[in-house]
Amino acid sequence: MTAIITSPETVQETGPAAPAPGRPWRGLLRQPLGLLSAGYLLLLVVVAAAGTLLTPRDPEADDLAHTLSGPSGAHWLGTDRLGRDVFSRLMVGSRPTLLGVAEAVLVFVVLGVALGMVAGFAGGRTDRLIARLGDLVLAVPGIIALLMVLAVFPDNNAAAMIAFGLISSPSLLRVVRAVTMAVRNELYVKAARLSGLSTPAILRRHILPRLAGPVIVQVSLFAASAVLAETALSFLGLATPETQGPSWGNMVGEAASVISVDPWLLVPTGGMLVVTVLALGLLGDTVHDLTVGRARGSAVRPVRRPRPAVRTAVAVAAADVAAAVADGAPTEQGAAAPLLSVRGLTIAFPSPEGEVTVVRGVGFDVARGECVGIVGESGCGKTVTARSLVGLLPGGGRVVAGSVAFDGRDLADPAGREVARLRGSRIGLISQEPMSGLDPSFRVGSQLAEVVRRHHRLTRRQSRARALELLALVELPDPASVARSHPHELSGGMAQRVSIALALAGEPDLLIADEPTTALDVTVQAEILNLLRSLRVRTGMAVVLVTHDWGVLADLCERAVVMYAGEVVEQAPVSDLYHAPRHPYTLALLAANPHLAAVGQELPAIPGTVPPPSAWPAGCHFQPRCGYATEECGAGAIPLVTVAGGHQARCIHVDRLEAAR
Ligand SMILES: Nc1ncnc2c1ncn2[C@@H]1O[C@H](COP(=O)(O)OP(=O)(O)OP(=O)(O)O)[C@@H](O)[C@H]1O
Repeated sequence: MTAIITSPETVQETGPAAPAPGRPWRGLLRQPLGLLSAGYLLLLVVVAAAGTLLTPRDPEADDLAHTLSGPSGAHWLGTDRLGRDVFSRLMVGSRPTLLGVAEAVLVFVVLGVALGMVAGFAGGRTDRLIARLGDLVLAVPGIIALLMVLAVFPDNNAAAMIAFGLISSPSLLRVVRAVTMAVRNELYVKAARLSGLSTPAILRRHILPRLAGPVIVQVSLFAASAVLAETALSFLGLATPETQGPSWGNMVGEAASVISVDPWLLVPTGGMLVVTVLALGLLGDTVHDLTVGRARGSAVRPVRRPRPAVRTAVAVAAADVAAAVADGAPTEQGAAAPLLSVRGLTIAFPSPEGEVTVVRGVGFDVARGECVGIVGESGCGKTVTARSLVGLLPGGGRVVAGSVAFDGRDLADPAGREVARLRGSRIGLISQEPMSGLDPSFRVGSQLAEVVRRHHRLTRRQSRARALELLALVELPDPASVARSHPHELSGGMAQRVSIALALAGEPDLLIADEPTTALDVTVQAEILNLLRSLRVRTGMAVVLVTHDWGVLADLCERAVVMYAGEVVEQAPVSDLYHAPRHPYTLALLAANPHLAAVGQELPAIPGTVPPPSAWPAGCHFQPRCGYATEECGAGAIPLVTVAGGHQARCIHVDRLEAAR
């Protein structure tokens, strides 16, 4: 019976270390200095945009009777050497200054973010080329570059500030590149690729949001330096000369020229600059604190689980269906030709000593609707075999020989185009770490809807509805509430259900499940196994299940492939393996299986360990650990032979094993 166990209590949940989502701007409310800075900068923008609309006096009106008058009721910040109102001029002067800063920031952000993302995501030669170009630009002395630009475009503030943005952009590029590289290697990004999301969609959905914090920090720091650069150029009379109207730079220049007569004039003009630069710096600090705080705060966080579950009709139906599978009832398409046919699969990884073969000559079939388990000790090649089926070999691994035919298509073609087309749609993958496949920045519903939209040309509304259906299909008790949750708000079992829903979004014919219950506690394991079993029957999909747990194997699979040190050593219907193993390794694994041991019985561990691929013995790979081994076992390669209908073993002592039973 499928029992959905949830409780209304609040639990301590360990979430991903990545920045958790939420509304960072809410945090700003708790940071008075940051709030004040943001308010000041906003006010400045409004004042700059309003021009003379808000000024108390005409900023260009001379009053030669009141020059350099100092603060008064009529002129709050005093007057300049022509008797013009300093306060009004500062207000109007903010426009060219902020405009120049905006131009510089725009160029800085567009170049820095775009090139940084391309470099970080593409890697390799593209990355090296962009990084070198960035280094080259940074090596150019900024002031010389600006003087050259102003020599070509005299008095042109815009040209100078655009050039300033350009020569400063490599510093942002470096930050963006580093963040992109880190996020690119997150498992949820790999999972997004697996689920069929295109590169632009991954960049937009998963990378860009993670860049927001670092980019805002960099922009606020850069904007502060752009304010100073704009002011310095105007002060030197190289950009925004006084003839073009007041700017903070030319006002500072004017105040400096009369410093001996009226030192006060430098106070409001210089003060404005100091306050603005300070506000930008404080805002950057606040954003930094908020983003870092969110990353820390997400690690352990009390969350409330959704409301208590009710036993659904689906759960009951699942139990009925599970019983049908356990009885060996054929699935709808069970008698058809194999859906997946693997032959002579050989996989190698690069190493300093050359390529090392880690999986050799693996072959098995999976019928439509069938569940085939791959079992064996750690390091035998189960995961590598499973991942090669979806073209996701890690660390430069490649299929060096053999074929993988899926519904008549060759998935082992070196370009990997076919497998990329089918991945996420006709072939789904779920992994041991459910949390790692989910982007911490987005709500579950939106991640799911995005993948749905990718596979079925649906509108946003339709894909959201389908996402809820999928969450219901994986028997989450309150799909709407789960859809609204962020991944860190889910328990491990719920997260695994969500990742199964993601894998099901493309309605796959084949699901590759790589130890899907390893990271879960025992009761949740049972729930997920029940779910997988009922889903198989409801959807008719086949499953390749990687496991080292014989209990899981017996629970879910009809057939099993036993792997040892990169080779298939035995494959048979699960019940045959249990009752009549034909390879000493299978026998030893079963004997060491705690599920089959009597209480108090000492488990007979297999002596020794699985040899690494570089130290595979000649002949039978298991012979150094085998109680049946003879000299002949090391003489040459041992073939996999059929020992009974549908039962194959790679052992020359099959008869001795049979006699010993
Ligand atoms: N990225 C890699 N680079 C080099 N060798 C690798 C890499 N990944 C796996 N291997 C090697 O391939 C062999 C098979 O590893 P694999 O992860 O498939 O074993 P497994 O049976 O799935 O073990 P586990 O149950 O621990 O996941 C191992 O010897 C391992 O060292």
